[in-house]
Amino acid sequence: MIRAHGLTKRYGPRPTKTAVDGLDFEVRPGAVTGFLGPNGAGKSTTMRMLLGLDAPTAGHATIGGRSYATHPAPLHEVGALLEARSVHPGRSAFHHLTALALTHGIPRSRVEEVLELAGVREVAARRVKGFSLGMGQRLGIAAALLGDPGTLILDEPVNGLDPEGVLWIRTLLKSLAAQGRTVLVSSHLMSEMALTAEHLVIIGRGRLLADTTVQEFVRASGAAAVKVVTPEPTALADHLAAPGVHITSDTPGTLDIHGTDAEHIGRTAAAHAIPLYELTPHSRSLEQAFMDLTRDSVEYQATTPLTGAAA
Ligand SMILES: Nc1ncnc2c1ncn2[C@@H]1O[C@H](COP(=O)(O)OP(=O)(O)OP(=O)(O)O)[C@@H](O)[C@H]1O
Repeated sequence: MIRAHGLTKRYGPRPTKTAVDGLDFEVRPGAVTGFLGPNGAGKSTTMRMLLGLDAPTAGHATIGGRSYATHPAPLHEVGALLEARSVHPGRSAFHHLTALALTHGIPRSRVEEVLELAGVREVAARRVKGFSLGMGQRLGIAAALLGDPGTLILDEPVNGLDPEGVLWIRTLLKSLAAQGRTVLVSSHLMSEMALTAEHLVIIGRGRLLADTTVQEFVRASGAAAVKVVTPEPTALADHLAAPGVHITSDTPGTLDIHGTDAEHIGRTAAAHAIPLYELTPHSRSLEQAFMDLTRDSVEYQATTPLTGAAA
């Protein structure tokens, strides 16, 4: 369990910049918790304070009931991946992990295990300076897993990963949480977190904006609209009519259905032998809901349109 109590960080002499502003939240074991917010929201600063790398101006944070610094064997308790890489560029991945393992009393066999787990076994002998961003991320995750920790704190682990890497990390994080670990993972991508996390902590300008389940966020955002293309739109709409179900149509033969899910629509259509040419849940509005929630706290906004630059 991770706990933040009134966690606050101000930078600079004067004027001071409040990066994190009185944050209170808990991260429970057994589920992936997504830590979301726009650029500059304070995610990295918060994670650094959880890990004792930045001293809070006010408030405090605990992991497993005590501050990170007071854990006798932190690598066995907490695995972390932060944005800044702290790997000696001349070392190979294998040497980096072995050095880390030896200084923490971790057997060499565990190095082999995490190299395999993170998909970097093939490149283990290569110097880290030749690594792509994605390979660097995988190595960072391998290092985080080295001590088989009960808590993982990962800052933007998806950064630089290709689609296969993104799928790999999604599966890995879910399985680590399913083993009963506490997993906190930051991202600025709502769509990715919706697929990976069960719980969300959303911040903007250092303040807590939402602390909720993904299911509740999806429900509240009205993201459950489903697009249906059918030659019998009227009949389908009649069969689906129920309190809370709202159906609109912009194009003949196409329905946008709110208030029920694709499974129910598919079953209803099948039960009445209504052909469906398309059945697509919309997820765009989820990103939109996140943007709506964080709009007032976006720090870096484009001031000029990005289109038409080639004219
Ligand atoms: N060492 C520092 N000195 C001064 N200001 C800082 C420092 N570190 C961070 N900040 C400021 O604190 C705010 C929060 O930054 P932080 O990196 O924690 O946000 P973030 O949510 O992780 O952003 P991103 O998604 O862009 O990584 C930003 O305005 C940033 O400019």
